[in-house]
Amino acid sequence: MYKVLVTDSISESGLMPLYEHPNYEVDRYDQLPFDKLFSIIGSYDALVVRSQTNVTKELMDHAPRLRIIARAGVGVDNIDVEAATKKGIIVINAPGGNTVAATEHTLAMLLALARKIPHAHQSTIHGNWERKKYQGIELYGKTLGIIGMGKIGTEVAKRAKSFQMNILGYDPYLKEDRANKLGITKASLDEIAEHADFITIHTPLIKETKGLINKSYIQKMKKGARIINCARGGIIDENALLAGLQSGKIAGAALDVFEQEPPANFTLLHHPNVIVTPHLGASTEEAQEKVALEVSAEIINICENQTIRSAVNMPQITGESQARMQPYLQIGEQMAGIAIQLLKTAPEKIQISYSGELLDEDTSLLTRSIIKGVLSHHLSDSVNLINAFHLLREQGVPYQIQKEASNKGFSNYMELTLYKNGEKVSVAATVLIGLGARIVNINDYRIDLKPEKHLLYIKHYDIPGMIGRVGSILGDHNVNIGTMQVGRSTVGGEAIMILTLDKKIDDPVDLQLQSIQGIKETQILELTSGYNSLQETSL
Ligand SMILES: NC(=O)C1=CN([C@@H]2O[C@H](COP(=O)(O)OP(=O)(O)OC[C@H]3O[C@@H](n4cnc5c(N)ncnc54)[C@H](O)[C@@H]3O)[C@@H](O)[C@H]2O)C=CC1
Ligand SMILES: O=C(O)CCC(=O)C(=O)O
Repeated sequence: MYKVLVTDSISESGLMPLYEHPNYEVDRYDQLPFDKLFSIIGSYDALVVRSQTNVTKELMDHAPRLRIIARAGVGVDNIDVEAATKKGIIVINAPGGNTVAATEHTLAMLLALARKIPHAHQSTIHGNWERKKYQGIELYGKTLGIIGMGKIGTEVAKRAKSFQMNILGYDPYLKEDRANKLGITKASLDEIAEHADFITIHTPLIKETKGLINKSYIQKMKKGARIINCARGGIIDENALLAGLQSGKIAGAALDVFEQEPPANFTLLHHPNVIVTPHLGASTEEAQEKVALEVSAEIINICENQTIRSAVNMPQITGESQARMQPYLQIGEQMAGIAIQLLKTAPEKIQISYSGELLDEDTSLLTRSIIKGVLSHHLSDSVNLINAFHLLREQGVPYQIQKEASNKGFSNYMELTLYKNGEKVSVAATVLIGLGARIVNINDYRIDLKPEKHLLYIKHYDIPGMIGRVGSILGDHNVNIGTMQVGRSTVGGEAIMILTLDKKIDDPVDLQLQSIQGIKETQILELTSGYNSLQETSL
């Protein structure tokens, strides 16, 4: 049974998949004081929030069971994603569920600002009839500058075009051909400042966007321009905005988001040319249901051992690519499990090379899987796909990824080499179409091994009778051999033997094997069961 804690006001119908699933127990609180949250979080596997609950490192320190933090919305700035990553907690969000709601709210703000609707409403209900005072301006023929041409910025552009506005878009990822297709003009930030009558912001709040609209940017803006922020507080410097409004440089501002929420300083909010809403961009019945359904489905998806479709702190790869990579993830982790056991200690350097078909694949998840396989031998359950790189950095182990042209005769090929004190261990694997995954090379010996849980690795001299002697000792101890692979460098020279066994052999059997003349070394290897990398990150 997975325990899910829901804080903030999340749509009931959107949580229905969790309520109705027999494996989930859901506790929900709309407003949970911090001390209460800290005292109960320890017993939950997943936490679902909107933007109100601050999910801090301290909160996570009180949450040993927590494996998923779900944000029913887009922005995750109320979640310490870095702390979650270090702890191996998956952070998910609902990236598309509230796009339409936030877009429509932006357009509502645009129109309300142009026609002074909120102030006119207030005046009229108080018995005034101030038709001259509340004369507005038209959108028709005006220039709208959109900063941030992601999901919401793009939808705003499409709708603003129907008002016959000229649209300038700025986004580091906006390409000329996409701008052309949308019927907008790709522009720089300065071009937007110079030409826009209205500017609307749709970026995340990140280092580069904090204070993006500041005193110097406002100085560059067209006199009488109006500005809308339905993205994140802090992208506009509120003091600079207030100064701009007071000087008349800025004719109006519509704000849904604030540096501090709820705001404590009302000077800006009380300015006669400012209209505000209390972070309502995503607040429609439809959007709230959609984002809650999205995160509920993803929690179930992760917990029921399917793949992670998208996580904020994992590389984003498409479902199609993830499906293609699935067999590689498993063999990659098994390859790492064999290599680290053969090295017998922690590595001081890791090298991974990919070739053949893997040259065209997104191998970011595979690399995580391999690193996880290496680290989990010493760090066990504390390592998962989320925190693998962080833990590697913490251990101070450098790693190198190579993409190599030579595929060593396989259509796809990956090799892991671990280094320590001048020694190295290398293990290579491939996925054979129709036959499955195989370990195909260990320390330059060619083999063909389908990994199993119990393995026995033997280094020996290539002399007659070796296979029979090993087989009979194991048989005498009732140990069944699944498969046996032998690889040799030269006839009569050094060789390796690797066996899959139905059960673990104990030390006396191992000692007996070591006493066989011609055997240099034996090693009992164990691969943890399952080895499905994605499953390992689930609860
Ligand atoms: N007021 C509300 O209730 C809501 C607010 N939001 C916020 O709206 C914002 C946009 O959301 P989406 O469009 O869904 O996100 P998105 O990720 O689809 O788009 C963000 C875009 O910003 C661009 N960007 C990043 N840095 C930039 C920079 N320095 N200059 C210009 N562009 C930059 C990115 O390239 C990306 O295209 C986010 O901050 C989100 O949290 C989203 C939904 C509701
Ligand atoms: O949950 C909310 O209402 C806030 C939505 C939001 O700001 C976001 O999704 O980024």
